[in-house]
Amino acid sequence: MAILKVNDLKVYFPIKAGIFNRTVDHVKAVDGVSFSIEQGKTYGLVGESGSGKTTTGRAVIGLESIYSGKVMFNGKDITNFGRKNSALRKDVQMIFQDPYSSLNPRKRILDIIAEPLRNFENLSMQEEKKRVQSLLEIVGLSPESILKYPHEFSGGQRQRIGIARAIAVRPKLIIADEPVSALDVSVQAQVLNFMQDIQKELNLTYLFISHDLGIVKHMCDDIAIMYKGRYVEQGTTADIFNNPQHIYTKRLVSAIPDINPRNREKQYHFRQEVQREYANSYNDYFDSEGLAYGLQPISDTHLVALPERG
Ligand SMILES: Nc1ncnc2c1ncn2[C@@H]1O[C@H](COP(=O)(O)OP(=O)(O)OP(=O)(O)O)[C@@H](O)[C@H]1O
Repeated sequence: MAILKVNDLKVYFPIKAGIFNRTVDHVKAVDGVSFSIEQGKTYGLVGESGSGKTTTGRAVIGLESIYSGKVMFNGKDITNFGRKNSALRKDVQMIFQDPYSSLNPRKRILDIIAEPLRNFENLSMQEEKKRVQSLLEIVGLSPESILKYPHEFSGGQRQRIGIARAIAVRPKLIIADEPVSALDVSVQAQVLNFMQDIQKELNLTYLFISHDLGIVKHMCDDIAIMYKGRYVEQGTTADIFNNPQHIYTKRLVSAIPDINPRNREKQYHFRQEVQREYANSYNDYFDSEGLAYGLQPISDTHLVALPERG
């Protein structure tokens, strides 16, 4: 069953000007996005900076007001009711990008993780302490950490604390907005694998937001590629990577370096082919429908250097 259904979602931000601060135009941050996520699955939203990924996630959870469209969670219409709906506040949690700024530096770990518990469950101090300690154990930190402060932990550990806080009230859906992009590459894999482990254990559903197609490939069952508030393409992870249809997706996919040296030759040819198609069909793909409006070709710095042949 689909736990989350989003239908033709639009989120517009007003642009104001003049001495009367009148609305003169809108930024169409999200402009007609539809998707659904099955329980226990991971759905990836990928796109460049400014493509509307974060706004989509925030609108689902009720942190941005929706211009039009519909959001259904567990069969209930939650459009624009997000944060006022206490059941939803419990069932849908968010993990943020920056583990340095998303934890209050003046609070102890006990209070940080217990915060959602205090909103939704009536636990005694003893029960609360026990629950927080067991959450810390689940995320691989020692139970003694409850008395420490965020600055005493590394980035990866802080993100684990953020995850412990998110799972404290046993949510059904977690919106993970660039959960590892502020972390060292060596720590990223640890946190991602850990997110997959707890997903299985707790039957969690993820809406996973990232600009990194490589990470999304590792994490997601289905993927949507966003550009300027709209979908360019969506499909299963296998479809997107093995058979991308849109030239924009092809360019993104062809830019991911293949670590298997045996595939390098194939990738080299794929990239050449994509470059040719891109040059020949730019107008066909991008000159109509607003999607194309103002599109700049992806800069060449986005494409990694070709491996040496031979
Ligand atoms: N509160 C706001 N007021 C006005 N415009 C906004 C607001 N929030 C976002 N935008 C605009 O909406 C568009 C989409 O932003 P959004 O943050 O969703 O993109 P993103 O794909 O998540 O990018 P990033 O990865 O950089 O966060 C951008 O053009 C952004 O400038």
